[in-house]
Amino acid sequence: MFLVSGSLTYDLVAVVVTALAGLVIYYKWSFTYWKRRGLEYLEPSIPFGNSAKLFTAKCNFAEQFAQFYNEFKRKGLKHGGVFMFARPFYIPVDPAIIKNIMQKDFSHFVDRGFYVNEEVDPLSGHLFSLEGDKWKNLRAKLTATFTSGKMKMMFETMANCAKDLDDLTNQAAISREDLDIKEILARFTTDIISSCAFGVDSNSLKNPDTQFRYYGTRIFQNSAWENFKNLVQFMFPPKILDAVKFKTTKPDVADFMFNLVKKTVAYREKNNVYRKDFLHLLLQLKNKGKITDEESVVANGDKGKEIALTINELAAQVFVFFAAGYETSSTTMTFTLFELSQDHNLQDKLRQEINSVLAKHNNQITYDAIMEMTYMDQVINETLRKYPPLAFLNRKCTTPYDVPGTNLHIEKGTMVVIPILGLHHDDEYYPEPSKYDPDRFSAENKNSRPSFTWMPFGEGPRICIGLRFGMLQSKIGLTALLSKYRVTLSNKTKTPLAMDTKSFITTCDTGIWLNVAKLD
Ligand code: HEM
Repeated sequence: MFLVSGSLTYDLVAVVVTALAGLVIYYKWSFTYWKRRGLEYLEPSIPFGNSAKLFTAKCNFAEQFAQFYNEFKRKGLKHGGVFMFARPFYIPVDPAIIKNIMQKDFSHFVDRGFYVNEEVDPLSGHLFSLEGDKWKNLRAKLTATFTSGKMKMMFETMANCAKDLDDLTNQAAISREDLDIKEILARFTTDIISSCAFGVDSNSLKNPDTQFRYYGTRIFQNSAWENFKNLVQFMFPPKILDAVKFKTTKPDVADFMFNLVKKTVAYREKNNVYRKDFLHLLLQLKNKGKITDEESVVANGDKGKEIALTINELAAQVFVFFAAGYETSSTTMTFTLFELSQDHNLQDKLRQEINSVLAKHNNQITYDAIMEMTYMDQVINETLRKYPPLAFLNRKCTTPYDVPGTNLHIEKGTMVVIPILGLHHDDEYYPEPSKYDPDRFSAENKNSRPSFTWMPFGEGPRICIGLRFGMLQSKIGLTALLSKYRVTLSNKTKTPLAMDTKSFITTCDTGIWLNVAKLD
Protein backbone atom coordinates (compact mmCIF):
# COMPACT_ATOMS: atom_id res chain seq x y z
CA MET A 1 0.00 0.00 0.00
CA PHE A 2 1.23 3.54 -0.79
CA LEU A 3 1.70 5.58 2.37
CA VAL A 4 2.34 9.32 2.30
CA SER A 5 3.67 9.75 5.84
CA GLY A 6 5.06 6.25 6.22
CA SER A 7 2.39 5.47 8.90
CA LEU A 8 -1.11 4.14 8.19
CA THR A 9 -2.50 5.84 11.32
CA TYR A 10 -1.13 9.24 10.35
CA ASP A 11 -2.42 8.85 6.81
CA LEU A 12 -5.91 7.91 8.05
CA VAL A 13 -5.97 10.86 10.46
CA ALA A 14 -4.88 13.15 7.62
CA VAL A 15 -7.68 11.84 5.36
CA VAL A 16 -10.34 12.28 8.07
CA VAL A 17 -9.08 15.77 9.01
CA THR A 18 -9.02 16.85 5.35
CA ALA A 19 -12.53 15.45 4.76
CA LEU A 20 -13.86 17.22 7.85
CA ALA A 21 -12.15 20.48 6.87
CA GLY A 22 -13.68 20.15 3.37
CA LEU A 23 -17.11 19.57 4.91
CA VAL A 24 -16.79 22.58 7.18
CA ILE A 25 -15.70 24.78 4.26
CA TYR A 26 -18.64 23.45 2.21
CA TYR A 27 -21.09 24.21 5.06
CA LYS A 28 -19.62 27.69 5.69
CA TRP A 29 -19.91 28.53 1.99
CA SER A 30 -23.46 27.10 1.75
CA PHE A 31 -24.50 29.14 4.79
CA THR A 32 -23.65 32.36 2.90
CA TYR A 33 -26.30 31.52 0.28
CA TRP A 34 -29.08 33.84 1.52
CA LYS A 35 -26.64 36.61 2.46
CA ARG A 36 -25.32 36.59 -1.11
CA ARG A 37 -28.91 37.08 -2.31
CA GLY A 38 -29.69 39.85 0.16
CA LEU A 39 -32.37 37.90 2.04
CA GLU A 40 -32.58 37.99 5.85
CA TYR A 41 -32.04 34.53 7.32
CA LEU A 42 -31.85 32.73 10.62
CA GLU A 43 -28.33 31.96 11.83
CA PRO A 44 -27.64 28.25 11.06
CA SER A 45 -25.16 25.90 12.70
CA ILE A 46 -23.26 22.80 11.56
CA PRO A 47 -24.47 20.10 10.88
CA PHE A 48 -28.28 20.58 11.01
CA GLY A 49 -28.53 24.17 9.77
CA ASN A 50 -31.70 25.51 11.42
CA SER A 51 -33.32 22.10 11.82
CA ALA A 52 -31.64 20.76 15.01
CA LYS A 53 -34.95 20.62 16.92
CA LEU A 54 -36.30 18.16 14.36
CA PHE A 55 -33.49 15.73 15.05
CA THR A 56 -33.82 15.89 18.78
CA ALA A 57 -37.58 15.26 18.38
CA LYS A 58 -38.32 18.54 20.20
CA CYS A 59 -40.93 19.48 17.61
CA ASN A 60 -42.40 18.22 14.34
CA PHE A 61 -41.89 19.72 10.88
CA ALA A 62 -45.03 21.86 11.02
CA GLU A 63 -44.07 23.33 14.41
CA GLN A 64 -40.53 23.96 13.21
CA PHE A 65 -41.72 25.90 10.15
CA ALA A 66 -44.26 27.79 12.29
CA GLN A 67 -41.39 28.89 14.53
CA PHE A 68 -39.48 30.18 11.49
CA TYR A 69 -42.65 32.04 10.38
CA ASN A 70 -43.04 33.62 13.82
CA GLU A 71 -39.42 34.77 13.92
CA PHE A 72 -39.62 36.45 10.51
CA LYS A 73 -43.02 37.95 11.32
CA ARG A 74 -41.72 39.33 14.66
CA LYS A 75 -38.96 41.09 12.73
CA GLY A 76 -41.59 42.59 10.39
CA LEU A 77 -40.25 40.66 7.35
CA LYS A 78 -42.23 39.57 4.30
CA HIS A 79 -40.09 36.47 3.89
CA GLY A 80 -36.81 34.92 5.00
CA GLY A 81 -34.32 32.13 4.50
CA VAL A 82 -33.34 29.08 6.57
CA PHE A 83 -31.15 26.01 6.07
CA MET A 84 -32.05 22.35 6.48
CA PHE A 85 -28.59 20.83 6.88
CA ALA A 86 -26.68 22.87 4.27
CA ARG A 87 -29.60 23.23 1.86
CA PRO A 88 -31.28 26.66 1.64
CA PHE A 89 -35.08 26.85 2.05
CA TYR A 90 -37.17 29.94 1.28
CA ILE A 91 -39.99 30.80 3.71
CA PRO A 92 -42.62 33.31 2.48
CA VAL A 93 -44.59 35.06 5.24
CA ASP A 94 -46.64 37.70 3.39
CA PRO A 95 -49.93 36.18 2.05
CA ALA A 96 -49.51 38.21 -1.16
CA ILE A 97 -46.19 36.45 -1.90
CA ILE A 98 -47.74 33.10 -0.95
CA LYS A 99 -50.62 33.75 -3.35
CA ASN A 100 -48.19 34.46 -6.19
CA ILE A 101 -46.22 31.27 -5.54
CA MET A 102 -49.20 28.97 -5.15
CA GLN A 103 -51.56 30.42 -7.71
CA LYS A 104 -50.63 33.36 -9.94
CA ASP A 105 -47.08 32.25 -10.75
CA PHE A 106 -47.68 28.54 -10.18
CA SER A 107 -45.88 27.70 -13.44
CA HIS A 108 -42.60 28.49 -11.60
CA PHE A 109 -43.46 26.20 -8.68
CA VAL A 110 -45.18 23.14 -10.14
CA ASP A 111 -43.23 20.51 -8.18
CA ARG A 112 -43.09 19.58 -4.51
CA GLY A 113 -39.51 18.28 -4.59
CA PHE A 114 -40.27 14.75 -3.38
CA TYR A 115 -38.16 11.99 -4.86
CA VAL A 116 -39.97 9.68 -7.29
CA ASN A 117 -38.52 6.54 -8.86
CA GLU A 118 -41.27 4.57 -10.54
CA GLU A 119 -38.88 1.82 -11.67
CA VAL A 120 -37.57 0.68 -8.30
CA ASP A 121 -40.44 2.05 -6.18
CA PRO A 122 -43.62 2.03 -8.31
CA LEU A 123 -45.86 3.30 -5.51
CA SER A 124 -43.81 6.52 -5.35
CA GLY A 125 -45.35 7.54 -8.72
CA HIS A 126 -48.52 8.97 -7.20
CA LEU A 127 -50.25 12.30 -7.73
CA PHE A 128 -48.92 13.90 -4.55
CA SER A 129 -45.26 13.46 -5.52
CA LEU A 130 -45.20 13.40 -9.32
CA GLU A 131 -43.63 16.37 -11.09
CA GLY A 132 -43.96 18.49 -14.23
CA ASP A 133 -46.00 17.26 -17.19
CA LYS A 134 -46.45 13.80 -15.66
CA TRP A 135 -48.23 15.39 -12.71
CA LYS A 136 -50.23 17.72 -14.96
CA ASN A 137 -51.49 14.91 -17.22
CA LEU A 138 -52.38 12.64 -14.33
CA ARG A 139 -54.12 15.44 -12.43
CA ALA A 140 -56.27 16.15 -15.50
CA LYS A 141 -57.29 12.48 -15.72
CA LEU A 142 -57.95 12.01 -11.98
CA THR A 143 -59.95 15.22 -11.54
CA ALA A 144 -62.89 13.40 -13.14
CA THR A 145 -62.89 10.86 -10.27
CA PHE A 146 -63.56 13.56 -7.63
CA THR A 147 -66.48 15.54 -9.12
CA SER A 148 -69.58 16.11 -6.98
CA GLY A 149 -71.40 13.56 -9.18
CA LYS A 150 -68.81 10.92 -8.29
CA MET A 151 -69.04 11.86 -4.60
CA LYS A 152 -72.80 11.34 -4.76
CA MET A 153 -72.17 7.96 -6.38
CA MET A 154 -69.94 6.88 -3.47
CA PHE A 155 -72.07 8.44 -0.75
CA GLU A 156 -74.00 5.27 0.06
CA THR A 157 -70.79 3.27 0.57
CA MET A 158 -69.53 5.99 2.92
CA ALA A 159 -72.77 6.30 4.86
CA ASN A 160 -72.92 2.51 5.36
CA CYS A 161 -69.72 2.67 7.41
CA ALA A 162 -71.47 5.14 9.74
CA LYS A 163 -73.77 2.31 10.85
CA ASP A 164 -70.82 0.39 12.35
CA LEU A 165 -69.66 3.62 14.00
CA ASP A 166 -73.08 4.06 15.56
CA ASP A 167 -73.11 0.44 16.82
CA LEU A 168 -69.74 0.82 18.51
CA THR A 169 -70.69 4.15 20.10
CA ASN A 170 -73.98 2.74 21.28
CA GLN A 171 -72.17 -0.13 23.02
CA ALA A 172 -69.87 2.36 24.77
CA ALA A 173 -72.88 4.44 25.83
CA ILE A 174 -74.68 1.39 27.24
CA SER A 175 -71.64 0.01 29.07
CA ARG A 176 -70.51 3.52 30.09
CA GLU A 177 -67.03 2.83 28.82
CA ASP A 178 -64.71 5.62 27.72
CA LEU A 179 -64.40 5.80 23.94
CA ASP A 180 -60.89 6.14 22.43
CA ILE A 181 -62.24 8.46 19.75
CA LYS A 182 -58.96 8.95 17.88
CA GLU A 183 -58.65 5.21 17.35
CA ILE A 184 -62.35 4.65 16.57
CA LEU A 185 -62.46 7.40 13.95
CA ALA A 186 -59.23 6.17 12.35
CA ARG A 187 -60.97 2.80 11.99
CA PHE A 188 -64.08 4.52 10.57
CA THR A 189 -62.15 6.34 7.83
CA THR A 190 -60.03 3.24 7.18
CA ASP A 191 -63.27 1.38 6.44
CA ILE A 192 -64.52 4.16 4.15
CA ILE A 193 -61.29 4.57 2.18
CA SER A 194 -60.57 0.85 1.89
CA SER A 195 -64.06 0.38 0.54
CA CYS A 196 -63.96 3.36 -1.84
CA ALA A 197 -60.34 3.14 -2.99
CA PHE A 198 -59.53 -0.60 -2.86
CA GLY A 199 -63.06 -1.88 -3.22
CA VAL A 200 -62.53 -4.06 -0.15
CA ASP A 201 -64.57 -4.05 3.08
CA SER A 202 -61.90 -3.86 5.74
CA ASN A 203 -64.35 -4.06 8.67
CA SER A 204 -61.83 -2.53 11.01
CA LEU A 205 -64.56 -0.96 13.17
CA LYS A 206 -65.82 -4.45 13.93
CA ASN A 207 -62.36 -5.98 14.10
CA PRO A 208 -59.51 -3.63 15.09
CA ASP A 209 -56.79 -6.15 14.17
CA THR A 210 -57.27 -6.04 10.39
CA GLN A 211 -54.33 -5.73 8.03
CA PHE A 212 -55.76 -2.44 6.72
CA ARG A 213 -55.62 -0.88 10.16
CA TYR A 214 -52.12 -2.22 10.71
CA TYR A 215 -50.72 -0.88 7.43
CA GLY A 216 -52.72 2.35 7.71
CA THR A 217 -50.96 3.05 11.02
CA ARG A 218 -47.65 1.87 9.62
CA ILE A 219 -47.73 4.49 6.83
CA PHE A 220 -47.54 7.32 9.35
CA GLN A 221 -45.57 5.79 12.22
CA ASN A 222 -41.90 6.39 11.61
CA SER A 223 -38.88 5.18 13.49
CA ALA A 224 -36.09 7.75 13.94
CA TRP A 225 -34.32 6.09 10.97
CA GLU A 226 -37.42 6.30 8.76
CA ASN A 227 -37.83 9.96 9.68
CA PHE A 228 -34.23 10.59 8.73
CA LYS A 229 -34.78 8.78 5.40
CA ASN A 230 -37.73 11.10 4.70
CA LEU A 231 -35.36 14.04 4.93
CA VAL A 232 -32.59 12.41 2.90
CA GLN A 233 -34.68 12.75 -0.28
CA PHE A 234 -34.41 16.56 0.03
CA MET A 235 -30.73 16.58 0.89
CA PHE A 236 -29.22 14.67 -2.05
CA PRO A 237 -29.58 15.24 -5.79
CA PRO A 238 -31.81 12.68 -7.58
CA LYS A 239 -28.78 11.21 -9.42
CA ILE A 240 -27.26 10.01 -6.13
CA LEU A 241 -30.64 8.67 -4.95
CA ASP A 242 -31.06 6.88 -8.32
CA ALA A 243 -27.61 5.31 -7.92
CA VAL A 244 -28.42 3.84 -4.49
CA LYS A 245 -31.93 2.79 -5.63
CA PHE A 246 -33.51 4.92 -2.88
CA LYS A 247 -37.12 4.06 -1.99
CA THR A 248 -39.57 6.35 -0.23
CA THR A 249 -42.25 3.68 0.28
CA LYS A 250 -41.73 1.27 3.18
CA PRO A 251 -41.19 -2.19 1.62
CA ASP A 252 -43.75 -4.02 3.80
CA VAL A 253 -46.40 -1.36 3.09
CA ALA A 254 -45.63 -1.51 -0.65
CA ASP A 255 -45.96 -5.33 -0.71
CA PHE A 256 -49.32 -5.25 1.04
CA MET A 257 -50.79 -2.47 -1.11
CA PHE A 258 -49.50 -3.86 -4.40
CA ASN A 259 -50.64 -7.42 -3.84
CA LEU A 260 -54.09 -6.33 -2.78
CA VAL A 261 -54.60 -3.96 -5.72
CA LYS A 262 -53.33 -6.51 -8.25
CA LYS A 263 -55.58 -9.25 -6.85
CA THR A 264 -58.68 -7.04 -6.80
CA VAL A 265 -58.03 -5.65 -10.28
CA ALA A 266 -57.55 -9.14 -11.73
CA TYR A 267 -60.81 -10.30 -10.13
CA ARG A 268 -62.80 -7.31 -11.38
CA GLU A 269 -61.42 -7.56 -14.90
CA LYS A 270 -62.05 -11.29 -15.09
CA ASN A 271 -65.64 -10.99 -13.84
CA ASN A 272 -66.38 -7.47 -15.17
CA VAL A 273 -67.48 -6.41 -11.68
CA TYR A 274 -69.20 -3.05 -11.13
CA ARG A 275 -68.85 -1.29 -7.78
CA LYS A 276 -69.48 2.37 -6.97
CA ASP A 277 -65.94 3.31 -5.96
CA PHE A 278 -62.67 4.95 -7.05
CA LEU A 279 -61.22 1.65 -8.19
CA HIS A 280 -64.00 1.32 -10.76
CA LEU A 281 -63.19 4.79 -12.13
CA LEU A 282 -59.45 4.08 -12.16
CA LEU A 283 -60.08 0.78 -13.96
CA GLN A 284 -62.08 2.64 -16.61
CA LEU A 285 -59.12 4.99 -17.08
CA LYS A 286 -56.76 2.04 -17.32
CA ASN A 287 -58.81 -0.05 -19.73
CA LYS A 288 -60.87 2.48 -21.69
CA GLY A 289 -58.79 5.65 -21.44
CA LYS A 290 -61.66 7.72 -20.03
CA ILE A 291 -64.30 7.76 -17.31
CA THR A 292 -67.82 6.98 -18.46
CA ASP A 293 -71.16 6.22 -16.80
CA GLU A 294 -70.97 2.63 -18.01
CA GLU A 295 -70.90 -0.14 -15.48
CA SER A 296 -68.38 -2.29 -17.36
CA VAL A 297 -64.64 -2.01 -16.66
CA VAL A 298 -63.55 -3.96 -19.75
CA ALA A 299 -64.95 -4.06 -23.24
CA ASN A 300 -66.17 -7.51 -24.27
CA GLY A 301 -63.26 -9.79 -24.94
CA ASP A 302 -60.62 -7.32 -23.68
CA LYS A 303 -58.79 -8.32 -20.56
CA GLY A 304 -56.86 -5.62 -18.77
CA LYS A 305 -55.59 -3.16 -21.40
CA GLU A 306 -53.39 -0.26 -20.29
CA ILE A 307 -54.59 2.83 -22.16
CA ALA A 308 -54.48 5.89 -19.87
CA LEU A 309 -53.01 4.23 -16.73
CA THR A 310 -50.72 1.27 -16.23
CA ILE A 311 -51.40 -1.19 -13.40
CA ASN A 312 -48.45 0.30 -11.47
CA GLU A 313 -49.78 3.84 -11.91
CA LEU A 314 -53.23 2.69 -10.83
CA ALA A 315 -51.80 1.02 -7.69
CA ALA A 316 -49.84 4.17 -6.82
CA GLN A 317 -53.03 6.30 -6.97
CA VAL A 318 -54.99 3.82 -4.83
CA PHE A 319 -52.12 3.96 -2.34
CA VAL A 320 -52.12 7.78 -2.17
CA PHE A 321 -55.90 7.99 -1.86
CA PHE A 322 -55.63 5.66 1.11
CA ALA A 323 -52.63 7.42 2.69
CA ALA A 324 -53.88 10.97 2.08
CA GLY A 325 -57.52 10.20 2.74
CA TYR A 326 -57.96 8.35 6.00
CA GLU A 327 -55.79 10.01 8.65
CA THR A 328 -56.46 13.61 7.52
CA SER A 329 -60.23 13.21 7.94
CA SER A 330 -60.09 11.11 11.10
CA THR A 331 -57.92 13.68 12.89
CA THR A 332 -60.28 16.44 11.69
CA MET A 333 -63.24 14.69 13.34
CA THR A 334 -61.20 13.78 16.42
CA PHE A 335 -60.09 17.36 17.13
CA THR A 336 -63.61 18.65 16.43
CA LEU A 337 -65.05 16.30 19.05
CA PHE A 338 -62.22 17.10 21.45
CA GLU A 339 -63.20 20.79 21.27
CA LEU A 340 -66.97 20.24 21.32
CA SER A 341 -66.71 17.83 24.27
CA GLN A 342 -65.44 20.79 26.30
CA ASP A 343 -67.89 23.40 25.00
CA HIS A 344 -71.45 22.16 25.24
CA ASN A 345 -72.94 25.38 23.88
CA LEU A 346 -71.13 24.87 20.58
CA GLN A 347 -71.98 21.17 20.64
CA ASP A 348 -75.69 21.90 21.17
CA LYS A 349 -75.69 24.54 18.44
CA LEU A 350 -74.24 22.08 15.93
CA ARG A 351 -76.59 19.30 17.06
CA GLN A 352 -79.56 21.61 16.60
CA GLU A 353 -78.56 22.24 12.99
CA ILE A 354 -77.92 18.53 12.35
CA ASN A 355 -81.24 17.42 13.77
CA SER A 356 -83.33 20.12 12.10
CA VAL A 357 -81.75 19.33 8.72
CA LEU A 358 -82.14 15.55 9.18
CA ALA A 359 -85.81 16.06 10.12
CA LYS A 360 -86.35 17.54 6.66
CA HIS A 361 -84.75 14.45 5.10
CA ASN A 362 -86.75 11.69 6.78
CA ASN A 363 -84.12 11.46 9.52
CA GLN A 364 -81.76 9.88 7.01
CA ILE A 365 -78.13 10.92 6.48
CA THR A 366 -78.31 11.76 2.78
CA TYR A 367 -75.96 13.66 0.47
CA ASP A 368 -78.41 16.57 0.19
CA ALA A 369 -78.87 16.75 3.97
CA ILE A 370 -75.11 16.90 4.55
CA MET A 371 -74.79 19.67 1.94
CA GLU A 372 -77.37 21.78 3.78
CA MET A 373 -75.39 21.93 7.04
CA THR A 374 -73.72 25.35 7.00
CA TYR A 375 -72.77 25.62 10.68
CA MET A 376 -71.15 22.19 10.30
CA ASP A 377 -68.90 23.79 7.65
CA GLN A 378 -67.94 26.59 10.06
CA VAL A 379 -67.10 24.08 12.79
CA ILE A 380 -64.93 21.92 10.53
CA ASN A 381 -63.24 24.98 9.02
CA GLU A 382 -62.28 26.16 12.51
CA THR A 383 -60.90 22.71 13.36
CA LEU A 384 -58.88 22.76 10.15
CA ARG A 385 -57.55 26.19 11.11
CA LYS A 386 -56.52 25.24 14.62
CA TYR A 387 -55.30 21.74 13.74
CA PRO A 388 -54.47 21.66 9.99
CA PRO A 389 -53.71 17.97 9.28
CA LEU A 390 -51.01 18.89 6.75
CA ALA A 391 -49.57 21.96 8.41
CA PHE A 392 -46.72 22.84 6.04
CA LEU A 393 -46.57 22.65 2.25
CA ASN A 394 -43.58 22.49 0.02
CA ARG A 395 -42.91 23.62 -3.52
CA LYS A 396 -39.75 23.51 -5.62
CA CYS A 397 -38.84 26.36 -7.93
CA THR A 398 -38.93 24.90 -11.45
CA THR A 399 -38.02 28.03 -13.44
CA PRO A 400 -36.12 31.07 -12.05
CA TYR A 401 -38.38 33.61 -10.38
CA ASP A 402 -38.21 37.25 -9.26
CA VAL A 403 -40.38 37.69 -6.18
CA PRO A 404 -42.70 40.65 -7.04
CA GLY A 405 -42.24 43.77 -4.89
CA THR A 406 -38.80 42.63 -3.65
CA ASN A 407 -35.23 42.34 -4.98
CA LEU A 408 -35.11 38.60 -4.43
CA HIS A 409 -34.31 36.29 -7.32
CA ILE A 410 -35.12 32.63 -6.63
CA GLU A 411 -33.01 30.10 -8.50
CA LYS A 412 -34.31 26.95 -10.16
CA GLY A 413 -34.22 24.07 -7.65
CA THR A 414 -34.78 26.23 -4.54
CA MET A 415 -37.07 24.64 -1.98
CA VAL A 416 -40.00 26.73 -0.70
CA VAL A 417 -42.04 25.94 2.40
CA ILE A 418 -45.44 27.50 3.09
CA PRO A 419 -45.81 27.53 6.89
CA ILE A 420 -49.55 26.79 7.19
CA LEU A 421 -49.50 26.32 10.98
CA GLY A 422 -47.80 29.72 11.39
CA LEU A 423 -50.43 31.48 9.25
CA HIS A 424 -53.35 29.73 10.97
CA HIS A 425 -52.10 30.78 14.41
CA ASP A 426 -51.11 34.35 13.50
CA ASP A 427 -53.03 36.72 15.80
CA GLU A 428 -53.07 39.38 13.08
CA TYR A 429 -55.54 37.17 11.18
CA TYR A 430 -56.97 35.13 14.05
CA PRO A 431 -57.10 37.07 17.37
CA GLU A 432 -56.64 34.71 20.35
CA PRO A 433 -55.51 31.94 18.00
CA SER A 434 -55.74 29.12 20.55
CA LYS A 435 -59.43 29.89 21.14
CA TYR A 436 -61.76 27.54 19.23
CA ASP A 437 -64.39 29.75 17.62
CA PRO A 438 -66.39 28.58 14.56
CA ASP A 439 -67.77 32.13 14.17
CA ARG A 440 -64.44 33.06 12.61
CA PHE A 441 -65.88 31.31 9.54
CA SER A 442 -69.21 33.12 9.28
CA ALA A 443 -69.52 34.61 5.76
CA GLU A 444 -68.85 38.11 7.11
CA ASN A 445 -65.76 37.23 9.18
CA LYS A 446 -64.34 35.06 6.42
CA ASN A 447 -64.51 37.90 3.91
CA SER A 448 -62.76 40.33 6.27
CA ARG A 449 -59.49 38.33 6.21
CA PRO A 450 -56.86 38.46 3.45
CA SER A 451 -56.92 35.48 1.10
CA PHE A 452 -54.25 32.78 1.52
CA THR A 453 -54.37 32.94 5.32
CA TRP A 454 -56.46 29.73 5.60
CA MET A 455 -55.21 26.83 3.52
CA PRO A 456 -55.84 23.45 5.15
CA PHE A 457 -56.28 21.93 1.69
CA GLY A 458 -53.48 23.93 0.08
CA GLU A 459 -54.23 26.28 -2.81
CA GLY A 460 -53.80 26.78 -6.54
CA PRO A 461 -53.66 24.04 -9.20
CA ARG A 462 -52.11 21.59 -6.69
CA ILE A 463 -54.87 22.02 -4.10
CA CYS A 464 -56.05 18.78 -2.44
CA ILE A 465 -57.89 16.73 -5.05
CA GLY A 466 -59.80 14.87 -2.30
CA LEU A 467 -61.20 18.01 -0.61
CA ARG A 468 -64.85 17.12 -1.29
CA PHE A 469 -64.37 13.50 -0.24
CA GLY A 470 -62.52 14.52 2.96
CA MET A 471 -65.19 17.04 3.95
CA LEU A 472 -67.97 14.57 3.15
CA GLN A 473 -66.64 11.70 5.24
CA SER A 474 -65.87 14.06 8.14
CA LYS A 475 -69.40 15.46 8.04
CA ILE A 476 -70.95 11.98 7.85
CA GLY A 477 -69.00 10.82 10.92
CA LEU A 478 -69.84 13.93 12.97
CA THR A 479 -73.50 13.78 11.94
CA ALA A 480 -73.79 10.11 12.87
CA LEU A 481 -72.29 10.75 16.32
CA LEU A 482 -73.68 14.14 17.33
CA SER A 483 -77.24 13.47 16.15
CA LYS A 484 -77.55 10.70 18.74
CA TYR A 485 -74.92 11.20 21.45
CA ARG A 486 -73.69 13.91 23.79
CA VAL A 487 -69.92 13.80 24.17
CA THR A 488 -67.92 14.92 27.21
CA LEU A 489 -64.16 14.81 27.69
CA SER A 490 -63.14 11.86 29.84
CA ASN A 491 -60.67 12.57 32.64
CA LYS A 492 -58.55 9.82 31.07
CA THR A 493 -57.53 12.39 28.37
CA LYS A 494 -54.37 14.22 29.26
CA THR A 495 -54.70 17.97 28.61
CA PRO A 496 -53.18 20.08 27.24
CA LEU A 497 -52.75 17.68 24.36
CA ALA A 498 -49.15 16.79 23.52
CA MET A 499 -48.59 16.78 19.77
CA ASP A 500 -46.71 13.94 18.09
CA THR A 501 -43.22 15.24 17.29
CA LYS A 502 -42.39 12.47 14.78
CA SER A 503 -45.45 12.64 12.57
CA PHE A 504 -45.92 14.55 9.29
CA ILE A 505 -49.65 14.75 10.05
CA THR A 506 -50.94 16.89 12.92
CA THR A 507 -51.91 14.36 15.54
CA CYS A 508 -51.57 14.03 19.28
CA ASP A 509 -49.23 11.65 21.02
CA THR A 510 -51.80 10.03 23.27
CA GLY A 511 -55.42 8.93 22.98
CA ILE A 512 -58.40 11.27 23.23
CA TRP A 513 -61.04 9.68 25.43
CA LEU A 514 -64.68 10.68 25.44
CA ASN A 515 -67.68 9.77 27.56
CA VAL A 516 -70.73 9.29 25.37
CA ALA A 517 -74.35 9.49 26.49
CA LYS A 518 -77.25 8.51 24.25
CA LEU A 519 -79.78 11.31 23.74
CA ASP A 520 -83.51 10.65 24.14
C1 HEM B 1 -59.71 16.71 5.79
C2 HEM B 1 -59.16 16.01 4.82
C3 HEM B 1 -57.98 16.41 3.99
C4 HEM B 1 -57.07 17.41 4.15
C5 HEM B 1 -57.02 18.44 5.27
C6 HEM B 1 -56.15 17.35 3.04
C7 HEM B 1 -55.09 18.21 2.83
C8 HEM B 1 -54.29 18.21 1.71
C9 HEM B 1 -53.25 19.18 1.43
C10 HEM B 1 -52.87 20.33 2.35
C11 HEM B 1 -52.69 18.86 0.24
C12 HEM B 1 -51.55 19.61 -0.47
C13 HEM B 1 -52.13 20.73 -1.31
C14 HEM B 1 -51.12 21.72 -1.85
O1 HEM B 1 -49.92 21.40 -1.90
O2 HEM B 1 -51.52 22.84 -2.24
C15 HEM B 1 -53.35 17.70 -0.26
C16 HEM B 1 -53.06 17.09 -1.46
C17 HEM B 1 -53.63 15.91 -1.86
N1 HEM B 1 -54.67 15.23 -1.24
FE1 HEM B 1 -55.65 15.82 0.44
N2 HEM B 1 -56.50 16.29 2.23
C18 HEM B 1 -57.62 15.70 2.77
C19 HEM B 1 -58.30 14.62 2.25
C20 HEM B 1 -57.94 13.92 1.14
C21 HEM B 1 -58.62 12.75 0.61
C22 HEM B 1 -59.89 12.16 1.23
C23 HEM B 1 -57.93 12.32 -0.48
C24 HEM B 1 -58.21 11.17 -1.41
C25 HEM B 1 -59.20 10.34 -1.34
C26 HEM B 1 -56.81 13.23 -0.66
C27 HEM B 1 -55.88 13.13 -1.67
C28 HEM B 1 -54.91 14.09 -1.94
C29 HEM B 1 -54.02 14.01 -3.08
C30 HEM B 1 -53.96 12.89 -4.11
C31 HEM B 1 -53.22 15.17 -3.04
C32 HEM B 1 -52.16 15.58 -4.05
C33 HEM B 1 -52.75 16.57 -5.06
C34 HEM B 1 -51.76 17.03 -6.14
O3 HEM B 1 -50.56 17.15 -5.86
O4 HEM B 1 -52.23 17.25 -7.27
N3 HEM B 1 -56.85 14.18 0.33
N4 HEM B 1 -54.33 17.31 0.65
